[in-house]
Amino acid sequence: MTKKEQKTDIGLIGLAVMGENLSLNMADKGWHVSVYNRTVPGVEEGVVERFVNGRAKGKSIEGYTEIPDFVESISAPRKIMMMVRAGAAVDQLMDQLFPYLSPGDILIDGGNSNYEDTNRRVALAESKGFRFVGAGVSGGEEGALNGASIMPGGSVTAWDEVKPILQSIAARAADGTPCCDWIGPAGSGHFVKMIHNGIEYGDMQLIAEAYWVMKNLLKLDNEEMASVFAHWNEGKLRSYLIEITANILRHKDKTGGYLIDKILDTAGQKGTGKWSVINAMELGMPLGLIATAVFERSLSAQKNLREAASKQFVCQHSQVVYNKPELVKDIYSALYASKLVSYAQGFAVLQKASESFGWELDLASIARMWRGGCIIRSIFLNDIAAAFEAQQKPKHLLLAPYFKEEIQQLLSGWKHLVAHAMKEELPVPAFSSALNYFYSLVSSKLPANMIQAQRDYFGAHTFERTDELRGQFFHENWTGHGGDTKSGTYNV
Ligand SMILES: NC(=O)C1=CN([C@@H]2O[C@H](COP(=O)(O)OP(=O)(O)OC[C@H]3O[C@@H](n4cnc5c(N)ncnc54)[C@H](OP(=O)(O)O)[C@@H]3O)[C@@H](O)[C@H]2O)C=CC1
Ligand SMILES: O=C(CO)[C@H](O)[C@H](O)COP(=O)(O)O
Repeated sequence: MTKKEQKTDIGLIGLAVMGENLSLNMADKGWHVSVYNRTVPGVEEGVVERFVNGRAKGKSIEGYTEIPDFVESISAPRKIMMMVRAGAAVDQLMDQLFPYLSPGDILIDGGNSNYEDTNRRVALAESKGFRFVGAGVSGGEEGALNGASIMPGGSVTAWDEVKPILQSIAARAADGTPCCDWIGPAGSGHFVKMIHNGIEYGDMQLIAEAYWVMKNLLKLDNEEMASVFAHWNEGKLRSYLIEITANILRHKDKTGGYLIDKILDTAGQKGTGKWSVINAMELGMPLGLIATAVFERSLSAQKNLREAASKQFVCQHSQVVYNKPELVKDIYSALYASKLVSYAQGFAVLQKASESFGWELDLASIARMWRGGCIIRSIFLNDIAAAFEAQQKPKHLLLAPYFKEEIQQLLSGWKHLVAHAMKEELPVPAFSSALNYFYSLVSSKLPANMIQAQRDYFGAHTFERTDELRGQFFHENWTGHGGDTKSGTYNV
């Protein structure tokens, strides 16, 4: 590849769907970009050449196939963004890049890396005199090209230098704010992106359940369902995922049939939903709706088992003729209320992570960053940002005055829909998980006294008493032949 006299503004590694489009986006915003992709003989050849002579032709993009030439082409302090498969590839690339970097150079990992890897990589890069930014990027192919939501965190001194480029390629919310701002230290940017993706899983499961109830109980056809989603997209549920659901339902393939009806019902997953749940568990935080969404994808993938089971237990749907507008209203209530629960759970995990790791996350700013560009973009993120910005910070998002009122309006339709779907033997796991969470949340008393009694009965794990001060732990000799020795009292 050609070496140019003038150094470029930024380097980008990894010319798959995200990397190609991000580099085109950068070039369109006036940045001079160097791009690199590995060459694997016989497997991955000519990627750079095809790109620079194809989509990048005539743009201020230079292609490189050797790391030393690529690094050399970028002006110092260098900014190098990696858009490669998360995991070992990032470590391998860092090892290849380190020998050619100069002190102060900045590596940006825009992939869906695990935040713990980013914690480690920030420390490693800084120990060598470099800087490292873990920047979650959301928006898929279109966002990468036209404006993504970008969540950068890591070496704080890098922010001033990467900010002009990252904010220029970010989407803008309706009020003109770029959907990219500094998140915090270490792996906080990737943690926030992980929870974004977890919420994405939840939204998708909820929309899928709404679709399933309309299809199976109301017997709406694809065009009718598309109209319902398109109508919802004009109101409080306005969001990218609702919008594309309407488009998907209307889409016909080249045979003239609806494609949605030909897609196998087994969902894939690349890990960020699962990590969200694992990390919520580590932090001791309930994230039931996202967990349900992850497990439903896993269950969907057990297609053979489900087919066998469906022959042994036949679910009974009644032949009731429904009042369609009424039930559609209930589905709306279940979808909107469950979505509120999901975001409340997700933001509570962010709050807890912020406190546990000392990140000082600005939850309102995160909500604002998600209003444009990303997959979960929606207008109700404005209401979430407003709730976190209020003078009186809510203890929990659902207790913020606006959301409390919304839930009060939605509750009747939501519980009716869940109860009805259960009676009709139709699975609505995320709607019901959200409803159960809500009822538990608003119960000042739960049956955990029984769990504590059982733990103490069989393992002397102790309990607190309602008639004593909090923080004192007691053990009962339940059987008369147990001892007084207690197990340690701690929570993991
Ligand atoms: N697709 C999407 O919608 C989104 C993806 N992301 C994240 O962005 C990143 C890029 O995603 P995407 O564009 O979808 O493509 P992939 O996740 O499929 O990543 C492919 C890229 O990684 C490169 N790569 C893989 N292994 C190595 C290695 N060992 N050394 C160097 N390069 C390697 C590939 O090079 P080669 O061509 O040689 O195989 C290719 O350029 C991922 O982390 C992904 O999770 C983030 C947001 C949205
Ligand atoms: O990061 C993204 C969007 O924000 C990706 O689209 C994400 O990888 C999709 O996740 P999965 O493949 O697990 O459904």
